Amino acid sequence: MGPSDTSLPTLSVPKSRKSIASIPSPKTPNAPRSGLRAPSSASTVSSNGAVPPMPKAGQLRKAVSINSFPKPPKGDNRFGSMPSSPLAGGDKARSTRKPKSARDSVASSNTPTPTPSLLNGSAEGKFISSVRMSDGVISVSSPPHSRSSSAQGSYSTSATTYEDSADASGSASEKRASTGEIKGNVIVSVRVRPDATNDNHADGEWMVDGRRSLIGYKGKEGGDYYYDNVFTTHDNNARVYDHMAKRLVRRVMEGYHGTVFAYGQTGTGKTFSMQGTASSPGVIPLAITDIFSYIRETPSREFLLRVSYLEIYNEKIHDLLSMASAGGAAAPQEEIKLREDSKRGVYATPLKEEIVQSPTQLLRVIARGDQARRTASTQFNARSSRSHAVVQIIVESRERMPANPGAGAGDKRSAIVPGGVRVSTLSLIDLAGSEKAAESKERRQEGAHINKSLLTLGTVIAKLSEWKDKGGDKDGKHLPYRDSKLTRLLQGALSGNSLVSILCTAALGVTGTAATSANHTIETLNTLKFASRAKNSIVSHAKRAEEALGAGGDGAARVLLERYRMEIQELKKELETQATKKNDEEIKELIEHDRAQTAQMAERHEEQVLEMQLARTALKERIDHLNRLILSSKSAGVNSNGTMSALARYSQISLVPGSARSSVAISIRSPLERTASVASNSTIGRRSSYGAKRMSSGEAAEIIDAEEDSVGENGDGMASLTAQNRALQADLADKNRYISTLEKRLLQARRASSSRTSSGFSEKDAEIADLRARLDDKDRMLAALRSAARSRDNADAMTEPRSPQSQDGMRSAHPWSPTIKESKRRTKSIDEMNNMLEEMIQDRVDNGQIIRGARGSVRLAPSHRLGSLGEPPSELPPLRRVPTPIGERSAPVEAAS
Ligand SMILES: Nc1ncnc2c1ncn2[C@@H]1O[C@H](COP(=O)(O)OP(=O)(O)OP(=O)(O)O)[C@@H](O)[C@H]1O
Repeated sequence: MGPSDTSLPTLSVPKSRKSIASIPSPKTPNAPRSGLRAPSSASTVSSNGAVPPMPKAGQLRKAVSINSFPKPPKGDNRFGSMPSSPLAGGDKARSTRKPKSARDSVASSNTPTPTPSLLNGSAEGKFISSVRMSDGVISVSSPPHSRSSSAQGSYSTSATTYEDSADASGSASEKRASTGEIKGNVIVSVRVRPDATNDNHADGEWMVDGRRSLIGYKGKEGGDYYYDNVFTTHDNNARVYDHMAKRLVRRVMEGYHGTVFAYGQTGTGKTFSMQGTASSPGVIPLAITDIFSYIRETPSREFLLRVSYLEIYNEKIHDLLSMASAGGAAAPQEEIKLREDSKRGVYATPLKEEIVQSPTQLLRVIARGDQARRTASTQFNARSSRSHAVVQIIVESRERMPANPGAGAGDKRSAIVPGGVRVSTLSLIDLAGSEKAAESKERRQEGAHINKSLLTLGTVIAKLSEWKDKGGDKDGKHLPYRDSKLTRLLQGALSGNSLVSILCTAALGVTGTAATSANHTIETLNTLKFASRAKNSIVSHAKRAEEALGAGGDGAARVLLERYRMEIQELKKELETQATKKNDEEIKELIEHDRAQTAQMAERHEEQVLEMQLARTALKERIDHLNRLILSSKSAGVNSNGTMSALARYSQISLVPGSARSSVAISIRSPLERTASVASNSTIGRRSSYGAKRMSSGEAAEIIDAEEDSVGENGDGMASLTAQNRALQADLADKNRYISTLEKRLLQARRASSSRTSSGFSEKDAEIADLRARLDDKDRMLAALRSAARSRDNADAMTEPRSPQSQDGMRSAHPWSPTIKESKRRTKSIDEMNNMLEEMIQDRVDNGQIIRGARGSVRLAPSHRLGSLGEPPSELPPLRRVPTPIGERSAPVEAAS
């Protein structure tokens, strides 16, 4: 059966609550006027007559900047005690300014005895007659407390004085709180919003006493209603939050579940109180500020915050964080259902939860959800919420791990493994407003669902009150929680598992007809009755959330903080494993490298050993063989023919193996000495090649011949010729192998040395060419000198006295004339020669190749000496003066021998 869409549900009133029951609800909309005046067009006025401006509809959902929020108070000692409230920290009597608790006040107002009530007109001091709601003047109003002033020390309000548990150490409530359970009633507050218009107020029918937390109605079925807090039209959002939610938020941070919800007729200021505006932030943004302040002020714990945001619209749950924001296409959503579990209680699933790290981030998430929330214009509200909206902030917290587990060995805590995680939930609920008349079908349908769920909520609270009188209904079997999604979701809170603060909003003046006004009054009275019943019915026995320990259990698995811790541990382990693995790999690589090197070395070593063995075997065999030969040589006396004895030769050869052996020994040195070893090898190469050369150059054959001869001579039958031959062949093969090895080495050594000497050759070539040139010069000079000497000798011979024979002969043949002529010719040719030589010598002197001595001698300049090529005598003898005919003599000529 569909919900009724025609009438606003009237809350059932428990019989036992006389005074509440005695407040008559108007049966019909046409009931006699309760005295409420139709709201006038004038604005609501403040105590000084000023009318607080009504925010326009559009103002409501302005983006709220966290910077515009007031800073949370530092000291929390401003709160007084509030007995009987689960949110009260102290056990002291309430402020003297607050005469009674709400409960008492309701009770007292319910007593049939002359209870000061408007109903019976005996309002002895309870009702302040001077209050005139009609003109908006509220004579009893708490002075508006600014948040900043409230931040300074303690202050008391008209409703309650709180005292923070932290500062009331040792108090009874603190002791109780330490047990982890807080018992008491919920906090119920009523907020009266300023009238939009002021032309239809029932003159003097309503009395609002914020100081005494009292609302009185003097109309028909009127009465006095006391609550924990009554906020007048002058109280701002900050004050409302401070008094009805601040402590609860703190408790949530300490590990208790907490629920704050706003209940009231449409357009009475629920959303305004919960969300607020940019200039006057409401409960939600202020709670967020306090949550983060608490985290900042609690360095001993670490926190993780998750947030979800859902709405119940037409009895269906929608995830506001998964929905597309205004304008975007809505993604198809999985149906969200309510489930119950022993640890979590009733919860919606699947629901998106976002982890938030800053107030701004949290506000942004909520603002996104707000955008998706369904609102519509109604008769009483331009932007009416058409759904119940539930913001859930899940707080996970855990004792912070000591930074250095090793430090403070004496401190037990430092040795403790991280403590369990506490999970608590703060539910901030903005209910849709009850609504009687709706114009469109859609609005009517929405209204019907809203009204039905609110009716169920009223019924549950009424029944709670009944069962409380009967001794309780622990299982809640008799309570119709399941009749609506709202009550099902609120089951935990309503059954006392969480701390609850209810804000009921009301508007005392309304525009419209008398009927509308009457209806409005009825609704207002219903709201007040609901608040009274809630105050009396819901008894909280909220326990601090258990700490989920370790990895086991469903609770622990749900706890993100624990999951993250485990994940971090796992990742750390993985990191360590990877690091170890890497180290292992590096070590393996090194080992492999070493192994490869060792293998290489071993291979080389093996080669060398093999080589050495080969050489040794060959040499050994050879020595044996030679020994045999030596013996036979000795016996045969082969030295008699005067040639080099075989022994001598072999001993000469035997030097070679000896040197080879030693060199092989050198070649197996460690790789560190490789350079030296290479040098040694080259030496070996030279030596070996020398040996090999010597052996291969025919001497070996000679030796073999000698051997054969020796063997032949050794006719004593020591070895047969064939055996000798075989031995020699084997020996030859050995030698060949040995020679080839030595040749290889020689080749290597040559290659190495050729690269070293190639550069030196070019220099030497140039030097040789130079020397050759000089030598040529010298030769030419020598030739010239020789020919000059010859000419001189001839000349000398001619000047010597002739033999008588020759003189005679000359004289007889020719007298002086022909001889003189020839002499002259010769002298001339000598002079020419001398001149030529002189020129040549002068030329050399000029070039600096020759130095002329003091006595006319010449010698080569030191830089032009030929050195090893065979220099001419350093000093040439001075040229002898050649006798020339008088008058033809020229300069003396040097001559060299
Ligand atoms: N205490 C207040 N001071 C000033 N303006 C207020 C106050 N309370 C409500 N208003 C204004 O009244 C109008 C309606 O308020 P609001 O939307 O909060 O009502 P509501 O109870 O949430 O209505 P609904 O149930 O239809 O969503 C808004 O324009 C809001 O700004």
